[in-house]
Amino acid sequence: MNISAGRTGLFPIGPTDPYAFATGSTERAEIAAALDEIRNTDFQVASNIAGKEVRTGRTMAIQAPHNHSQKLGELDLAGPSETQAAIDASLDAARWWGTLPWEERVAPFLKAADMLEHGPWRAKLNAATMLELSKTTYQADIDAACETVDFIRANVKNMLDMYETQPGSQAGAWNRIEYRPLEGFVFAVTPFNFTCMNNLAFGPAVLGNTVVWKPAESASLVAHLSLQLLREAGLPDGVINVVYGTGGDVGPTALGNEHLAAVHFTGSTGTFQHMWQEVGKNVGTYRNYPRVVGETGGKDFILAHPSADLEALAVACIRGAYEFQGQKCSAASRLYVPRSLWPRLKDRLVALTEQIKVGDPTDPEVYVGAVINSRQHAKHTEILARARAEKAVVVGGNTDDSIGWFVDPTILEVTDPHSPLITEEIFAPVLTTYVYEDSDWNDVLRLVDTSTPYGLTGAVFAEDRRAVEEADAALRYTAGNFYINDKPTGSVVGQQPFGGARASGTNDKAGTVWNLIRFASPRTTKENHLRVTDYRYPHLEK
Ligand SMILES: NC(=O)c1ccc[n+]([C@@H]2O[C@H](COP(=O)([O-])OP(=O)(O)OC[C@H]3O[C@@H](n4cnc5c(N)ncnc54)[C@H](O)[C@@H]3O)[C@@H](O)[C@H]2O)c1
Ligand SMILES: N[C@@H](CCC=O)C(=O)O
Repeated sequence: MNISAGRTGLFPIGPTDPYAFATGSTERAEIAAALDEIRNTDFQVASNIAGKEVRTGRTMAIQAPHNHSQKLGELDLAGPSETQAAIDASLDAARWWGTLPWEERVAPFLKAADMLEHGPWRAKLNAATMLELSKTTYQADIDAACETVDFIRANVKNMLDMYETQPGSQAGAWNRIEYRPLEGFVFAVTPFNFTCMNNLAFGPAVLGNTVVWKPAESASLVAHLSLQLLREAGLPDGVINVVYGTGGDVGPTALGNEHLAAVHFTGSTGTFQHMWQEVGKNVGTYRNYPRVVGETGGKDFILAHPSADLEALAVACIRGAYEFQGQKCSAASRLYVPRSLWPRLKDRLVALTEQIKVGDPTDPEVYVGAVINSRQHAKHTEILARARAEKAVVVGGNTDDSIGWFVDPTILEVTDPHSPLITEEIFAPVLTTYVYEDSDWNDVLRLVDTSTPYGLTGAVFAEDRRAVEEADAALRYTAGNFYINDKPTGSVVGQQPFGGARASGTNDKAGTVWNLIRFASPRTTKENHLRVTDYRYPHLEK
């Protein structure tokens, strides 16, 4: 039983520092070599069920978004019968994985974290992330290496903290709580934009759950390598079973299975709502009520007060909106600026945007790579055509798909604060501005709060403390991650627990004990130490 397991104190739990990748550094040379290795490998990625590769022969190309003629390999697509096999493998492994002493379960995870932080795996997973997701070296290192490592170690620490949380006991009895894994399998569904979303499968498994993991098709190579790392570190077969396939091919079988214990999802709001509806329709057929945990979309804001530091504000807009092509759920995508600041801020944003190099992110000079696939690119192209027609473009506004799926870093300005350009998630390097009258500060607070359905991240820029306080109070539910004088992106595991409410998710905060507990089914045991021999209440006792 996992009770009051105590702490090991043996592993570091602070955030992992990203490398600087300075010219001439060892890490720069290692990443160059790893990029070559990945480019020269023809990856044949297939579902992994009970430790065995399973193929259907239905394939799609794995492409580099910034150079779509560059094939990294092929992805074999699973369907309903492979999904069923993955469920069966998970249920088989559940019989023994969750009963192992916790030390045995966490050992492969902690080993994988060390192998990733300190060994050749760091350059390898970073390079795959750069090529498959089109991230710059720095963005890839923060995501694939640092966050994956930090999530793994945080899960272990959080699990031990949870085990230590025990009920009180009075003399005569001993009460205890066992944090059982859920009964059944966890269905982990991950988006394309972060390699470290492997945490959605890893976290529940640390706790003793077994998992069917469905990664996004556009992030299949990084998922494949994440699992390979864990298997090399000793993860037994069957604990995490990966099925690559479309949502339509995999989702209904998993969501319709009576042993579904939890959905652990990150992705768009629409997909999550659909999955929740499916779970709702099937209620009554499940053995347990499935836990539904999901982090979803955002329309994240930067709100500038007239007292804002203009240069800090401009840099936050650029980094918040353009890093990784704006494809972070936390990306700054709506900006509210007072009229008194806008002319100077606009000039600065235009100047900075024009300096930005767009292209192949393996070139160290490049700041903005390509968006993930042709479908997203077509959507962005249509949105920007509309913006051009509405004369909303301040800078940028074009797209090009001749070599890669590129979208210009773009600043838009709208006069209607309810325009879809400033209320709907775009997921591209596009920041839409609304200029308010300085005297309308209170109105703009209400507007920021009410004009989108989301509640993920947001930032206020103000030097005036009263304004900070007013924004803090008025926007209490507008962001699950609220920033003061900082960009709304770049949360660090264990430092800024991440997640939002409203249409942005269930706000269970990835990397915390609050998330982990959703994948535990506590059992209370009372053990009586005294013999009770009389049924009567004390006032009737002779
Ligand atoms: N809040 C957060 O923490 C967070 C983090 C990262 C990304 N996101 C959000 O993710 C989105 C971008 O990712 P995406 O484009 O990969 O999202 P998406 O919703 O298109 O896909 C997410 C995953 O769901 C799968 N899926 C789709 N339909 C399904 C179905 N019927 N059954 C089962 N699985 C199904 C997809 O194949 C993919 O694996 C953005 O909206 C972004 O804001 C949120
Ligand atoms: N943790 C990341 C967001 C993940 C969503 O895509 C950030 O805070 O920028």
